[in-house]
Amino acid sequence: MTQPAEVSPATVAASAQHVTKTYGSGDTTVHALRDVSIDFQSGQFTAIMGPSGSGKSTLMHCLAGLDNATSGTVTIGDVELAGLSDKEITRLRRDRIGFVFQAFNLVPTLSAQENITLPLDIAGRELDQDWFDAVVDRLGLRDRLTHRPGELSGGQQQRVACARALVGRPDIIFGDEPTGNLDSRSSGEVLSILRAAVDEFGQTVVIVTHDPRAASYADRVVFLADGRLVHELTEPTADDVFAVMRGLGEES
Ligand SMILES: Nc1ncnc2c1ncn2[C@@H]1O[C@H](COP(=O)(O)OP(=O)(O)OP(=O)(O)O)[C@@H](O)[C@H]1O
Repeated sequence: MTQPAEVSPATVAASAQHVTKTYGSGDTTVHALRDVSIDFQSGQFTAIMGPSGSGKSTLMHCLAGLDNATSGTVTIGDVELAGLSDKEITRLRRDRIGFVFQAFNLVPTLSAQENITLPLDIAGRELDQDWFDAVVDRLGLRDRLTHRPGELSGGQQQRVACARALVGRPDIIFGDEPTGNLDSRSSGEVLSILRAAVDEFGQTVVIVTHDPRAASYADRVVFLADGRLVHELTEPTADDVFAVMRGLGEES
């Protein structure tokens, strides 16, 4: 018998529920995250903002399985991280998560092409050549593939890092200040690429940033203060973001 058609709810790519993270103990305890609950929908671009020390990196690291929450639940897709062994977490990070860091983290002795395919090579996964070509052409890297990172500009290196994150078609791409080391033109290029990854490739992107202009590329901006989620904007302008940040006591 056929089931009645259901409107499927938007898929959640990553979720934190009642997550706390404390460092140290006794007098030196730091409450980096205090009961944070948030879902990241598939196919959305989210920016996490907040004053220095508000818990942004801690939240991203807990979501990406780079750090363990003290309590609460973190899921990537339908997988709860707490139940996984170190080996399973490593595999999940490798297969389902893409990373773009502030310090591009490319291997200096490998060409751009080798850097892009490295995670697939390590995982023993086959390269989808059509997808590789689509990503490389969209990111304007075709004529740079044989170059080593040292022969590329900062913006080009970060585009290689974006291609590396995209080529495995992860469930979610995390960016930790991905434009932190770039001038405004290169920042704009990288943010346009992350935007296109969502709009054209259906990816899910979550970045931590201090820059209201970078955050304005996102569909949604969430604000942390003192380890708590305190505010949220959808489709904001840089001015909207700036106003909230000023209210939280951070001059950008
Ligand atoms: N390994 C650690 N040991 C002890 N305290 C830590 C550790 N990592 C982070 N913290 C503390 O947890 C709090 C949140 O840090 P976190 O790095 O997440 O903030 P952030 O919002 O990303 O800051 P920033 O914008 O300056 O990078 C801070 O008070 C920080 O000092």
